Amino acid sequence: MGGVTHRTVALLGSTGSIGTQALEVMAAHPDRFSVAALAGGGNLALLAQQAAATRAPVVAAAYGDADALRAAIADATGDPGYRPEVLVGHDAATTVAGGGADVVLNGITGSIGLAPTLAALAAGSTLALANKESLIVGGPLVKAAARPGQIVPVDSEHSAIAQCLRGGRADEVRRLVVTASGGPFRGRSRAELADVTPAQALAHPNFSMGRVITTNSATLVNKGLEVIEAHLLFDVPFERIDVVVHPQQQIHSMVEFRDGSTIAQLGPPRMLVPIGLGLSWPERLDDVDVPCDWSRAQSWDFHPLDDEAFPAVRLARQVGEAGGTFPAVYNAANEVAVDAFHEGALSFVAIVDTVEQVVAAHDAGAGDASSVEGVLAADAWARAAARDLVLAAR
Ligand SMILES: NC(=O)C1=CN([C@@H]2O[C@H](COP(=O)(O)OP(=O)(O)OC[C@H]3O[C@@H](n4cnc5c(N)ncnc54)[C@H](OP(=O)(O)O)[C@@H]3O)[C@@H](O)[C@H]2O)C=CC1
Ligand SMILES: CC(=O)[C@@H](O)[C@H](O)COP(=O)(O)O
Ligand SMILES: [Mn+2]
Repeated sequence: MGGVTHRTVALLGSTGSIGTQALEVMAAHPDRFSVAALAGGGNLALLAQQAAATRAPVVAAAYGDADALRAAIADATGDPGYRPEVLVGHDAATTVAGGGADVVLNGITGSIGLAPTLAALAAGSTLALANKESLIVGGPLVKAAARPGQIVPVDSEHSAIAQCLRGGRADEVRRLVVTASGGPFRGRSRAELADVTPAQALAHPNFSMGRVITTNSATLVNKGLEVIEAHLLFDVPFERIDVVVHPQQQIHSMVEFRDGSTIAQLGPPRMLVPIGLGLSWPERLDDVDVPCDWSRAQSWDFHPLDDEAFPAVRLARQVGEAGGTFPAVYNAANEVAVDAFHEGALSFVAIVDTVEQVVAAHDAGAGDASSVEGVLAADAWARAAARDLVLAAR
């Protein structure tokens, strides 16, 4: 047994892929965790069930009606003695994030996660960060708001790198090697991507995740975001962060050291361990997942990235190097383009083409990355620019 003390957890995005798996991990370790608050989006039925199961003292939703949520919770629990505080509205997750839980797990999708990330850091909570977008768009602002060690990465690649670096020294690191599945369209040329459908893009080879990240895995935008995330979390320059395609995703990422040694972190392609570590860091919980089965013959493959068919990582490196509001623009344009692709208004390859055009149109001098308002203004500008391109493509 590890020496993890009991922690209260505020779970943002509790009804999503990360959120529901976090509740599984917590339910398996009831002596280690209790739910301080749940925050969801619009799935009030699932949120009410989660509230009833965890007896969360605070339950928040971004959309819907507070009375409807209270009624759903009453239905789900059947116990009139359980009457949680209910919050509904755009800022509800941010209020929850700032509530002072020991750990805030941010499992919201998109740059709307920025305000909750900053609220959790300001409240002094440990931030278990799945919502990579908030770090990428907030960049130096988010880093400046965090004390050393306050952000614990939940993204599997970054959890892997953090595990490889445990007890190590930053000056021993030569390179980070971020692994990528390559997505469902791995091996296709750009021409062969022309007609792919949203349903095909959502068929991730290994992980069951939310719609945006799954689409981003197919375009490789997810890997682009993860290169910027790695740069920000581990202070390694972009030219020393590599991406390698590893379709089996058993190696979650690696760190190469200056003496030529490489440490890799391995495990089945599931999120339970990164989530468990996010909640319990620096301790490990017992039996969070099953390890790799070495009694079974298996082959693991590695391929270079095809930047011609999948230019998203190359573009992410450019916006990461440019800094300022460029990463926020890249992310916001992508969020709009992904929605448009699922609405049938953009082709698959036009997602990254749109991002590239919006980035190219962004005026470096116009963006102010030193304030939340400046970042949000760049985000809003990029969304409007991307929407104009989507309309022009119809
Ligand atoms: N899923 C995974 O395995 C991984 C995910 N990540 C990252 O984790 C984050 C979450 O991903 P994932 O769980 O897949 O996404 P999902 O789409 O499955 O879940 C998103 C969650 O956010 C909630 N939500 C939406 N809007 C708001 C809002 N305004 N306030 C509060 N909650 C809101 C949704 O609620 P509702 O459904 O009720 O509307 C849902 O609970 C993303 O940043 C992703 O990149 C990183 C690595 C792996
Ligand atoms: C599980 C996780 O961390 C996802 O971000 C995953 O990495 C997606 O894999 P690819 O983006 O490599 O397809
Ligand atoms: Mn990842």
